[in-house]
Amino acid sequence: MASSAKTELLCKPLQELLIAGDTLPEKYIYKDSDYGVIDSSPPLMEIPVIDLSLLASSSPSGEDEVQKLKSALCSWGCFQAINHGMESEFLEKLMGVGKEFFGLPKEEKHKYLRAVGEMDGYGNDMVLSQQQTLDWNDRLYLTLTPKDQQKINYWPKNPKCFREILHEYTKKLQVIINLLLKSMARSLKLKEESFLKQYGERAIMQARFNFYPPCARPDRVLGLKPHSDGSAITILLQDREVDGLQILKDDEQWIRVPIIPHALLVNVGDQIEIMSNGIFKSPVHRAVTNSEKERTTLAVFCSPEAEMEIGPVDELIDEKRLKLYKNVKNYVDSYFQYYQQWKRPIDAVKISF
Ligand SMILES: O=C(O)CCC(=O)C(=O)O
Ligand SMILES: [Fe+2]
Repeated sequence: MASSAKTELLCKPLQELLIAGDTLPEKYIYKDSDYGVIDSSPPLMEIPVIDLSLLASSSPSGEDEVQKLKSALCSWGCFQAINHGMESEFLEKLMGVGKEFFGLPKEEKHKYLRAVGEMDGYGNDMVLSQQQTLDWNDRLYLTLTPKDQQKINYWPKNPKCFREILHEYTKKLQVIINLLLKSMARSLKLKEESFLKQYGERAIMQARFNFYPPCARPDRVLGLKPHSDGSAITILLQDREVDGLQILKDDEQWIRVPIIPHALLVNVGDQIEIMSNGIFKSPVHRAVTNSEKERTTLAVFCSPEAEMEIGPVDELIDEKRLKLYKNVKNYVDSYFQYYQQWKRPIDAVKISF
């Protein structure tokens, strides 16, 4: 989610390694010491569904929905957002341009290849050590906001409408994020602006198109290692046909997240866990692969503006609920170093008593 201070080792996109040979590249195989066998099909469980059109209304059913939101974020840290105001055709088109991009010839995709030490661009996992087990995933990473931080040269010109549709999605998501941050504050009986104030005017939005090729041994690789997001809020558009996202429920059981076509999967990231003084949970999740079908998803990470100091909201701290997290700045800067070591950066800002 941000550039790494450590030196990065070069590695080809996974798509190219797979063309080069049929065997499973060693670097991607999980050692038992890492993780053990990966269960790619644990139980499928419904997760809460929230109607965003109700959240926006001041009617009694709006208030009920706000309470449902609170309960979803306290127990799951995520929910499926429906009635979000985006047409299904629009979302189809958006996912369509993402899929089309990964399907382009290598030479075309190489025009957007991520440079060493950078985040934006097409490529694979950032490799920080020879020992690192790699994720079975290629991605196209693009900064969406603030606008002056966009690296437009990495935005594909092919498919033709890629840039336009991603700009449009950004604008629509900004409205949704605003609504969510206000509703989250309302649900905790805080002033509506409580979280927005810490989010700032120049919030950072980063898109990550994830492409997971099929894998002959889904029990030996992970699409994405277990992690919680370093964002404030993440909005995930899932593949409409192929599942693969799993959430660690109550710190003990992996469950499969069902697909609701055209719903947005919203999850709290670490920074809202911090701002809410631990009331809202930033869920640990991972992505698994399967042996038959490729899978494409689009995650947008929404984080407070750079240099904004964030911390637990004052009204959520008292003698019964002590301040659980330190105030921090640039939280996402160290994210990847923790991620690659299977650690959670949020543990480093917890206050121990
Ligand atoms: O692709 C998915 O299902 C999950 C993506 C994700 O967790 C991420 O990009 O941080
Ligand atoms: Fe994630």
